[in-house]
Amino acid sequence: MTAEATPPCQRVAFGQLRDTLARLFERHGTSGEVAAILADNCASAERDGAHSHGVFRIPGYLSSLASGWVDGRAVPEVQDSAPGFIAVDARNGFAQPAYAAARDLLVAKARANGIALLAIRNSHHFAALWPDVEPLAEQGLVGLALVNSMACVVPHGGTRPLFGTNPIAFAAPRDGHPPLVFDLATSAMAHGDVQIAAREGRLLPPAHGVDAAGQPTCDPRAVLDGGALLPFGGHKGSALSMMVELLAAALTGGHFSFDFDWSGHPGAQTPRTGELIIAIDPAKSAGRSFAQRCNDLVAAMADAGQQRQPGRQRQRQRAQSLREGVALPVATWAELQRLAAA
Ligand SMILES: NC(=O)C1=CN([C@@H]2O[C@H](COP(=O)(O)OP(=O)(O)OC[C@H]3O[C@@H](n4cnc5c(N)ncnc54)[C@H](OP(=O)(O)O)[C@@H]3O)[C@@H](O)[C@H]2O)C=CC1
Ligand SMILES: O=C(O)C1=NCCCC1
Repeated sequence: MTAEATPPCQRVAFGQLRDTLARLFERHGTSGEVAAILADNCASAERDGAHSHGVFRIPGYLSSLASGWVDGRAVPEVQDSAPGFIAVDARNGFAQPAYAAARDLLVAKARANGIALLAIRNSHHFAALWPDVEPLAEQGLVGLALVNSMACVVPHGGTRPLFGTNPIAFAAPRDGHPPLVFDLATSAMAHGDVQIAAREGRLLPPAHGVDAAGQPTCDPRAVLDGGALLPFGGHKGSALSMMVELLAAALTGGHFSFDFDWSGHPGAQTPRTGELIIAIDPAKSAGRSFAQRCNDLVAAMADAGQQRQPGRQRQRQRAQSLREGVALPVATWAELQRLAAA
């Protein structure tokens, strides 16, 4: 396997990228409102260097829309179920507009009750998860989000794929600093990164995937063509992935990762599942400010030798992209502009 040379890149202003993506989504079957939300999400991922969920995902969004599998014009239905619980039916649309429709209510309930849950079902999440929690922490809340995807991960000790790559994102407010955020797939690698490795002709690290016969492989194409990923950390990641299935699907009323049939929609790539978002107001707790204690912990971690805190690299990349423009391969930017005009 020979790795491809890095293609020539150019810098594009964040606003220009976001506006182009909004036009692109609207031209390809979403409402203007949905287009604006997806464009902001996708451009933000690219801006922050989250390449597996930035513009790389555009062909998958468009083929899913064209296949009729996902409704780009869906209007979500928000149900104020209980003092601490909101249920949203995304009506077969994307998860982000469903979240946007209920976010203010989630924040209000978290502030009133100390904690609130937002359970989204019948939704398609094709993106990074940190954008769903980081804004909560910017408002002083602790945020936790879980989403399940499509069966491509073998449970620990199992023989066939069952779980999705099932990410968990967490954000906590800090005093005088950007929030502390992590966002990670519970698989050894995100499916998107396997696709990127295959495209770029790179091997996977050992113990990340198996081929169609269940044998360990480092060939990304073997993982994608009938093979599967492994959970990260053996039985531990597998248990977390199981928890994501339960909270993001069973609790919300969404589909499990193994439990939807997109075979009638060639080109469909967006998993039709569910998402759970939990917001906690730390101001309700007794004792010193939570945000200050978060600082204390980060300082102690640095003192113990951990120099890179989760989310720090992404925040650095964001600052550089906002200063200099978002770096995109020249051919990719030309293609996005073509699709936006098509
Ligand atoms: N919608 C969906 O169904 C799915 C979406 N995804 C998305 O894919 C994206 C990538 O996931 P994944 O590949 O697991 O993420 P990574 O393994 O790249 O990163 C996971 C987290 O660990 C942090 N981190 C990475 N390296 C270090 C280090 N050396 N020291 C300290 N912290 C570190 C990252 O911070 P930093 O960001 O600063 O690098 C990040 O918060 C996520 O945004 C996820 O939401 C994944 C699966 C399914
Ligand atoms: O990278 C992944 O893993 C996924 N991302 C978007 C949804 C499907 C799984």
